[in-house]
Amino acid sequence: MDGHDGPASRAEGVVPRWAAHLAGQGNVEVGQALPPHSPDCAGCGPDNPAGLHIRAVRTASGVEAVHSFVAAQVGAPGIAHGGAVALAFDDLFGFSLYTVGSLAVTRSLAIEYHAPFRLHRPYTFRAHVAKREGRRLLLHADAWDDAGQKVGSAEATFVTVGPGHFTAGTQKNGRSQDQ
Ligand SMILES: CCCCCCCCCC(=O)SCCNC(=O)CCNC(=O)[C@H](O)C(C)(C)COP(=O)(O)OP(=O)(O)OC[C@H]1O[C@@H](n2cnc3c(N)ncnc32)[C@H](O)[C@@H]1OP(=O)(O)O
Repeated sequence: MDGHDGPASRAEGVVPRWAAHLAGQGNVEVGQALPPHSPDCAGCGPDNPAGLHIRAVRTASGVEAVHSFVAAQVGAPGIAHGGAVALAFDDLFGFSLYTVGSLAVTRSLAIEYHAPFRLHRPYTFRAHVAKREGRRLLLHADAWDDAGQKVGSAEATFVTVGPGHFTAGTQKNGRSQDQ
């Protein structure tokens, strides 16, 4: 790292690009792939060798991703770690921000594990913003296996922030004008 590649520096590059993507969310058509939150995002970043590499598309009501967990995400033998599943849900919620055009971050996340997520099986995750209350976005997601059984559900509260939230030391929580 040479001092120009630290977290704050990388955030300065990534956040405006992401904010622009969000602002143009009306241009993202149903079925179109959505850009990752950052190249190194643990959920969807293509450059993160330890990441899940989730690829999400926009749907009529929210976002969707088909994802298979691999050995790097194992917990009990043959079963994805619950934290890895939570990461997948949280990342899908991050993609849901496209449908409302707001920068926001996870404040709370609750997962229901109805059945094990087995490695190397495709799971379909769908997420949407259920409600907006001021700065609070209330989100819901479900995941199904390839036999159509629902194996997981999640609820989250996201809170909107300004771009400064992602740049360390700029301002407390980076509140934006619309908050
Ligand atoms: C460019 C990249 C974009 C990335 C997109 C997302 C990527 C994937 C998702 C993530 O991984 S995000 C990373 C994990 N999350 C964090 O690091 C967030 C850490 N928490 C914070 O930074 C602050 O707590 C936060 C900015 C979320 C809120 O702090 P604030 O001081 O700005 O707000 P405050 O605590 O006053 O709460 C704001 C509102 O939310 C409400 N609230 C807070 N927690 C709540 C809760 N748990 N349930 C319901 N409402 C809640 C709170 O009552 C209040 O309502 P009102 O505006 O009506 O007064």
